Amino acid sequence: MSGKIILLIGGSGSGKSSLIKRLRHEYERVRFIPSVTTRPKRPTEHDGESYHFVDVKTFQQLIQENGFIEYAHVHRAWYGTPRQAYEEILATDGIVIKDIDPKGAAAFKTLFADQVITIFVSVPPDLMKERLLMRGDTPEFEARLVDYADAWKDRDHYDYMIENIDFEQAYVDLLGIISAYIPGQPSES
Ligand SMILES: Nc1ncnc2c1ncn2[C@@H]1O[C@H](COP(=O)(O)OP(=O)(O)OP(=O)(O)O)[C@@H](O)[C@H]1O
Ligand SMILES: Nc1nc2c(ncn2[C@@H]2O[C@H](COP(=O)(O)O)[C@@H](O)[C@H]2O)c(=O)[nH]1
Repeated sequence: MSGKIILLIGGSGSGKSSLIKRLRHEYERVRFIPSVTTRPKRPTEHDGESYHFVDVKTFQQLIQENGFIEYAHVHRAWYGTPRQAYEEILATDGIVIKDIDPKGAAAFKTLFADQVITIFVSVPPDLMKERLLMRGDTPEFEARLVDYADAWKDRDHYDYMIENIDFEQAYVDLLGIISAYIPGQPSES
């Protein structure tokens, strides 16, 4: 296998999904495979775009069928990386980006070693709070702040770190790290 996996780790609201969205828009060769989750869908989300939304029974069945590369309980729900779609990309020289919790990132490193590049996205806690409230994450808000405090302690475990205060700067920093792995030019759209 020769593909690359870029993993973004960091607090809820640090901007991982927004960075991924911008990158996918500009570089069509960068693939994103939606994870499977038992979390309730947000009003702005559509099934199959950011995630495949399933109930706990379906998630358990996928575990039984060895359908995940890794899975973890994060905040208050289950999240899993679909095995088949990833293995197809990695068998070629494809590049895939995803956001993931620290346990998931560790599992990827164990399984795929040098194919994996880990990037910690940091955010000052006051901005994180502001962004989560704006997104409407009120019920699970505290759990997400505690999880970020834990993730922050292990920030040195990752290959790179970027700070997302100014979004444009964070995006430029992300590109600076990964552009060497992206084949071809940005898409024209
Ligand atoms: N630099 C920024 N300045 C202002 N708002 C931002 C910035 N980056 C992201 N946001 C906003 O913050 C909110 C959370 O961002 P996003 O969903 O990308 O975070 P995330 O790290 O993927 O969170 P989660 O891990 O919970 O999925 C979104 O509404 C997004 O538009
Ligand atoms: N271990 C995994 N963690 C994942 C996966 N997909 C997303 N995540 C992480 O879960 C939280 C919550 O995300 P949200 O979209 O519900 O706010 C975040 O830290 C993600 O990075 C996965 O497949 N495996």
